[in-house]
Amino acid sequence: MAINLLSELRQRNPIVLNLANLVTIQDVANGLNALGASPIMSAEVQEAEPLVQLAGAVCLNLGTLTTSQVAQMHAVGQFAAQYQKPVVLDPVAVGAVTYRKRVALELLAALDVTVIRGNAGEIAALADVDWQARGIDAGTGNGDLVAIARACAQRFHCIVILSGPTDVITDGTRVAKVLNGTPLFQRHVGSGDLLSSIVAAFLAVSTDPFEAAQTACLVFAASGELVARQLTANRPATFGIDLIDKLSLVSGPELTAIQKLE
Ligand SMILES: Nc1ncnc2c1ncn2[C@@H]1O[C@H](COP(=O)(O)OP(=O)(O)O)[C@@H](O)[C@H]1O
Ligand SMILES: Cc1ncsc1CCOP(=O)(O)O
Ligand SMILES: [Mg+2]
Repeated sequence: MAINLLSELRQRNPIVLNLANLVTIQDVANGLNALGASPIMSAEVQEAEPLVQLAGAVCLNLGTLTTSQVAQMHAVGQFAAQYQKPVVLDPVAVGAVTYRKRVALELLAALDVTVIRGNAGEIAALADVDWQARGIDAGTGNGDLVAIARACAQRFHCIVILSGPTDVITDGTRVAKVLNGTPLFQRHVGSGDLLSSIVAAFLAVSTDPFEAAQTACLVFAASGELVARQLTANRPATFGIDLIDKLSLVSGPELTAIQKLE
């Protein structure tokens, strides 16, 4: 775990190219900006090449996909391989909608994805493990989350983050866990989307994608935990706002003091 990656990120202010969903696009932009990265969103395939050249990393989010956005994702992913830029895939609701799973599998077959970040329902679907996914949420299942994440990483030859009460990070062999967090993340739409783009931001400033993925999970989950400790009641909207502020204020020592890692 490299907490000094956070200061590296803030110093270098990496540009993160996001093919975002329509629901949480502004929260993702503000969250990245607050943390110390520089977000850019795009919905135009014609500008794929210059944007990838400009960016330190790319995040592809399947949340509100359209046929033209999927074509843009293929183009951006191919340029990312050409210019050696890391790619994060957020497979929103692939466990609930067969069409989305097909799109995700086609992207994974065609592109060099560095990290897949999804909840248990999404990662189980990609690993072909039986699971009762529910829309954008993780749903329910009784499989072993480490085994599911590992199977997904081995199948697609990439790093997998299976997020939830415990975040499991694996490259198919190594496994790390971040136990920080708060149930308020689940009450606020867009938590996963922002985490995926923050993973891209850390990939942009690191030569070790496993360490970048682990650090992103800690910074995000622990920031949320620190915010929740200050809230007097269950306030999902206030949590979302305060989380963005906390991403800009949180320090390395603060994170080290509360980190729960395995
Ligand atoms: N019940 C929970 N307790 C603590 N942290 C959680 C919980 N559920 C989700 N998180 C945190 O929320 C963030 C987003 O993950 P998740 O909710 O799994 O994504 P998504 O929004 O895509 O379903 C992660 O940092 C994860 O650690
Ligand atoms: C509600 C909704 N519908 C399509 S995408 C989306 C947001 C998903 O956000 P997250 O998975 O980060 O909670
Ligand atoms: Mg999600």
